[in-house]
Amino acid sequence: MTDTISRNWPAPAKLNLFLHVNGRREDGYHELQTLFQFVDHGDTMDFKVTDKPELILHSDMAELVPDSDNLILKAAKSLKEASGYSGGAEIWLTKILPMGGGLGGGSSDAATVLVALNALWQTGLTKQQLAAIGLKLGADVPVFINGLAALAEGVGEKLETVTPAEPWYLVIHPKVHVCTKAVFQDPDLPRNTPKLTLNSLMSNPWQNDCEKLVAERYPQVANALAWLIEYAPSRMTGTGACVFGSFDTQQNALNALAEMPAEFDAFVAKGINISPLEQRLRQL
Ligand SMILES: C[C@@](CO)(OP(=O)(O)O)[C@H](O)COP(=O)(O)OP(=O)(O)OC[C@H]1O[C@@H](n2ccc(N)nc2=O)[C@H](O)[C@@H]1O
Ligand SMILES: Nc1ncnc2c1ncn2[C@@H]1O[C@H](COP(=O)(O)OP(=O)(O)O)[C@@H](O)[C@H]1O
Repeated sequence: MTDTISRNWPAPAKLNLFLHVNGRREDGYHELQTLFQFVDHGDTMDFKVTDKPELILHSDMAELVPDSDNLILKAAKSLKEASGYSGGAEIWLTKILPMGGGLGGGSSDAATVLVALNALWQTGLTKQQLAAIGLKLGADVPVFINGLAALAEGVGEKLETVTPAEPWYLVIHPKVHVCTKAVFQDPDLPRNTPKLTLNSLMSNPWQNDCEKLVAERYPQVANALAWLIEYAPSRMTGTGACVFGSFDTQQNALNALAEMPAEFDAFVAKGINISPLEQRLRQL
């Protein structure tokens, strides 16, 4: 394996099709019910297994996120420690996803590192073991490791596989960074949505409990939603800043994109219930 580069491991974005805040725990974290679906758009990574123990990241992210904070290196280090693997890896990242956009790019990168290196190092950890390591890096890492659309509960660690419709999405990034921690610390965040059963969650109208607050604090998010809602049913993902509209066809989503004001960034992608990472693993 050494010196061979294993290329194009996908780290897809996720959308929170709904996000309910059910309460606040004693440790300050919030109990959530949220529906995760993947899209066929995201970062990619190449890996080289090395005999030397070093973990090296090649990316253009270092100015924004120092290596010591990068979830990619943290994930690789955690797997090395948990498995006792003696070698190392070089990792090349192609960063596509905006950071702090509610698309889960950092968590997805971490999940792909855990899954890919577990395969390439042949360390043999189960998905459950990888998810437990991943949860320490971020609340959304387990769903990316599991690779299947899911209702998540707790702080994101309890997953139930679901198969929602797979429409096309126009995902808009309003070019503003929303801090997840600040949203959850905001006194005006509603925290009292009752916990519902899976059946009622799937059949009731979908909402994001963070959306109103974030739209009030960030006019760019409000503007993006106000524009998109004229074209399609639309919501915010996660704690923002990205918003997404659902379309029946790729062409309809592209038609809306063609009319979008230049103040936003955007992409069109397909909703998928089996993540590209999981699809790749199934082909190994
Ligand atoms: C709420 C979600 C939904 O997908 O938002 P996005 O980050 O995707 O927008 C995620 O679960 C976020 O996951 P992640 O971004 O990994 O959050 P973390 O780093 O674990 O937490 C950042 C901070 O948000 C707060 N936090 C996070 C998750 C949670 N269930 N309750 C919280 O109160 C905590 O103050 C924590 O310090
Ligand atoms: N590989 C990574 N990719 C993106 N963000 C990272 C990465 N490593 C660490 N981070 C940190 O995690 C934060 C959240 O990133 P991201 O997951 O993209 O946002 P969100 O949770 O809103 O979807 C970033 O602002 C950045 O400081």
